[in-house]
Amino acid sequence: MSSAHPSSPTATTGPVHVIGTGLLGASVGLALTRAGVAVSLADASPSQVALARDLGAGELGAGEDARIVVVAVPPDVTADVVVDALRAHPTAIVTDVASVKSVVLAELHAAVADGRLTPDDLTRYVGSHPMAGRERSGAAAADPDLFSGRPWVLVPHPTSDPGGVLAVRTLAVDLGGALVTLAAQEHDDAVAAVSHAPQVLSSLLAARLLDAPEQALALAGQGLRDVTRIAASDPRLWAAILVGNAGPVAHLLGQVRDELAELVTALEAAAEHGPLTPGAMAAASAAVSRGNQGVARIPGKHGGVRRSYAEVTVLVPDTPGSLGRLFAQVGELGVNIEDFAMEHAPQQKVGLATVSVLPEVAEELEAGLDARGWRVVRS
Ligand SMILES: NC(=O)c1ccc[n+]([C@@H]2O[C@H](COP(=O)([O-])OP(=O)(O)OC[C@H]3O[C@@H](n4cnc5c(N)ncnc54)[C@H](O)[C@@H]3O)[C@@H](O)[C@H]2O)c1
Ligand SMILES: O=C(O)C(=O)C[C@]1(C(=O)O)C=C[C@@H](O)C=C1
Repeated sequence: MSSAHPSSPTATTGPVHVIGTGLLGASVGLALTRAGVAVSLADASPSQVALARDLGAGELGAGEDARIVVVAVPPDVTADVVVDALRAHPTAIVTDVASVKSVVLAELHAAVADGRLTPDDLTRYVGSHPMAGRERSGAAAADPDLFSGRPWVLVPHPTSDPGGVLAVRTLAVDLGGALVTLAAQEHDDAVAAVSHAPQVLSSLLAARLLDAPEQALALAGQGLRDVTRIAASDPRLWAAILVGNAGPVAHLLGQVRDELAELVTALEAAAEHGPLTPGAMAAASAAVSRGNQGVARIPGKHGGVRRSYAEVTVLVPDTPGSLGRLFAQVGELGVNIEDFAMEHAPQQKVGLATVSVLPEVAEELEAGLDARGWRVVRS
């Protein structure tokens, strides 16, 4: 598993000032502090900034001597905070991590037009967006390894200062990000497909569970958990993201609506006239097959081509230390865990632990775990 090494060399020249010390800002602060870069922290919420400081993300302060300012506040207030930061730190490079980029850039151009910023000020702004996060908000969920091995999109605008672009590139690399450079609209179209529409669909699907009877919920397995993890995301943050990227998200959801309408029509016909009604199987199969083709296009670990791993599933007692023992013994058998998932059977004192490993070692691992007394589940 990859993680930034605490002692890997750091090229970022601090001090760095982080404004907004929730999940993203505190994670940036933790990673930079661990790498020895001086970090000052500010937030509209005194309790959030105190928590980030207590967790080790940096020191409280206004960042007067900052060379780089990282704005990590919700998208709807990002442009205003960037404007204030460009004015308050007249020699610093200012970047933001908001999930939407065109709307922020448009507001910054408006600030130049109405005199709040000079065109020179704007050259010190370089947009960015780490494609890393989680469904929880706030500093308590922060993680210095959040960005390790994840795409980090740089969104310079036509007048961004090259030195500033280099500084933000360096920061992103120091935090473990894999750099991608896109124009603002290219970025927004891309994240509509890979992040924003998926969030909406996960939320809408999870909302259907509101009316589901308890006995149905008790049957919930990994499939439901896989598609609803992000339904636990913060509604305030996501409402701002969705309206901030309204056009591309509406376009994609319109396409989903049309495909869904076709499938619903076919299934209604099957419900009325029987499963073998002409066209029903074809429509159902096309929906799933097109999904197969789409999911196969998602790049695998470290951004490379998706690789097929073999899965080894083991029954693990729900007791302290069991999982640790399993991991240790997989290591003793000389096998690297490429990925891991845990499924809990409802109301049972066991879980199903699935480790993904290189196909060539799977059989040997199963035999080794058998020999060590684990109950290997073979499908
Ligand atoms: N959550 C994710 O998975 C994720 C991933 C990548 C990028 N982002 C982007 O990062 C940004 C921050 O998201 P987050 O998940 O860290 O949210 P968060 O809610 O955890 O943190 C946001 C912080 O900003 C502070 N804040 C709000 N308005 C402020 C203001 N005007 N001045 C100073 N501080 C202010 C809040 O008090 C809060 O502590 C957002 O723009 C989001 O789009 C989020
Ligand atoms: O993994 C998650 O929980 C996320 O929601 C992360 C995620 C994403 O969709 O990939 C969410 C929003 C961000 O702007 C970037 C990353």
